[in-house]
Amino acid sequence: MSAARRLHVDLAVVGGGSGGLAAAFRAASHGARVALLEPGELGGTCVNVGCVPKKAMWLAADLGARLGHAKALGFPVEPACPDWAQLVASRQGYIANIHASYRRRIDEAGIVLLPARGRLAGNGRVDCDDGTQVEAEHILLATGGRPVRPDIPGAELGIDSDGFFALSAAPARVAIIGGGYIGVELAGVLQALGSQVELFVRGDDLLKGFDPDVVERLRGNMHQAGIALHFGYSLAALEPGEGGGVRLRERGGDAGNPFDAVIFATGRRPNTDGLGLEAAGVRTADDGHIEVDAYQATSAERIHAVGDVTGRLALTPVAIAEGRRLMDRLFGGDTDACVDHAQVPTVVFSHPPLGKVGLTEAEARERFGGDAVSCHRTTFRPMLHALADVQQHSMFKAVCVGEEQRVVGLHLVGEAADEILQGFAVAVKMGATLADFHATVAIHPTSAEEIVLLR
Ligand SMILES: Cc1cc2nc3c(=O)[nH]c(=O)nc-3n(C[C@H](O)[C@H](O)[C@H](O)COP(=O)(O)OP(=O)(O)OC[C@H]3O[C@@H](n4cnc5c(N)ncnc54)[C@H](O)[C@@H]3O)c2cc1C
Ligand SMILES: NC(=O)c1ccc[n+]([C@@H]2O[C@H](COP(=O)([O-])OP(=O)(O)OC[C@H]3O[C@@H](n4cnc5c(N)ncnc54)[C@H](O)[C@@H]3O)[C@@H](O)[C@H]2O)c1
Repeated sequence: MSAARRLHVDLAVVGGGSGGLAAAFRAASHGARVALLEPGELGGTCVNVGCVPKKAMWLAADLGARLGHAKALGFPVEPACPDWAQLVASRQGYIANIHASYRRRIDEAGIVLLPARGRLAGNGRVDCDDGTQVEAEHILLATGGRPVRPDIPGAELGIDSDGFFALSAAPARVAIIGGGYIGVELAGVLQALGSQVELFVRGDDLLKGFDPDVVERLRGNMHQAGIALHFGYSLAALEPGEGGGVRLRERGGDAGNPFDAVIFATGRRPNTDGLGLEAAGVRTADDGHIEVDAYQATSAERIHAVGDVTGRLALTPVAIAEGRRLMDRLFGGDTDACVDHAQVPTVVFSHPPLGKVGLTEAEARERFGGDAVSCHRTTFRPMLHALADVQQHSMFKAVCVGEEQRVVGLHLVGEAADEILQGFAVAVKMGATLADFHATVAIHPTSAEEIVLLR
């Protein structure tokens, strides 16, 4: 590629992850000339070190747990741990197919793919680190984020979620730091795949922002699976173990036994370093995320941002929806298109999965007043677990408001919660009441029927 290369396009997309790719494809479908800058693998976090490889590992872990139940149902099989190398090979083969599909679609759509890092140069120009200059009517920033580690001595002895996906074998003893999405998900996956997992949490509970009732039930299930949970844990340092491994030192305490791997799941930071935001007049919030309005507009004219770099809901479907709606507005004539960030369903791929749509009980009480809110719960053992006599329980909870009992929140933990939630999210978004749930005939025997039978 020539160092003096110059391009003129309608849209320059900086970042080829979930949000950037979705926006590029949608803009091209409206006839826009698009350049897409991505220095790494297409698909960004989700495809390469996020949702996709995580779900592959989760599926393997889920299968492993089912193998453990199989004997009780007459199958002459023993529980087994997978061949990690084979699992990783299958996972990466799946990801390679996604890359190939993206490349084919990019070619078909006539999008110019620049394998380069971009920097805002002002006046509608993006400079690439390979010397290419892109002049664009509109610029979209979709640069996502990356994991952060606490600033403590020895932090380099641990790995983060990117490092987890690079593991070539299952570590026998694992410490995971952080009780958010990633900490909980990796704890469940590793424990089910044969590691002995301890989860160290700074606060007094897991999964801030989720309903405490379902989180409590998940804690019980994690305990049942053999995961050790430590709350109120303040990590001071990581130290090399004398005979190998890594030890955790608690603030004001001793260093414990060594672990084969320590995984930081302590949050993520937006990728804004070296993007030239300040010079281009793009404002960032105190936490470093790019500030955008409801239409994804930044403080700089004709520069928009979507996805994790904006610090709203860090979820792939949100980044995709933001990118598509924005392109419908800029190039498709849909002048009001934007994303409604309320009632976005989300699932934590724990074992079993846990999900929510809408408000927690506490949020509903604060918004509508305590007297207006009623909650309806059910706890049960799914049929497979009862047959196999496994003490894993599901819990479903509906948060309702007013005399008509409009369902403003639905909280699920249990087998198949991940698949059940999507359809009910439509109902909640449409304003369904508990009476609407009751008026729907159940599908029997399923876990999902417990929701339309909630009393
Ligand atoms: C372990 C893990 C599991 C997850 N699981 C789920 C899940 O199950 N479901 C879910 O909905 N979400 C999940 N997420 C979150 C999801 O991955 C993100 O919300 C999503 O990837 C955000 O998309 P994005 O386009 O904003 O950014 P990204 O996907 O991070 O893409 C940003 C891209 O920008 C590129 N880039 C950065 N700087 C520049 C630059 N200067 N120039 C050009 N390119 C640049 C990067 O290389 C990257 O490819 C998970 C995240 C992690 C870490
Ligand atoms: N299934 C999904 O949809 C999914 C899965 C993974 C990630 N994600 C997205 O990615 C985002 C990032 O995930 P995450 O788990 O990294 O972040 P998170 O914000 O969910 O959790 C971070 C955790 O680390 C803890 N923490 C932060 N600093 C710490 C420190 N110094 N010491 C100890 N603990 C510390 C926090 O208290 C919190 O419990 C999520 O918020 C979510 O939006 C989604």
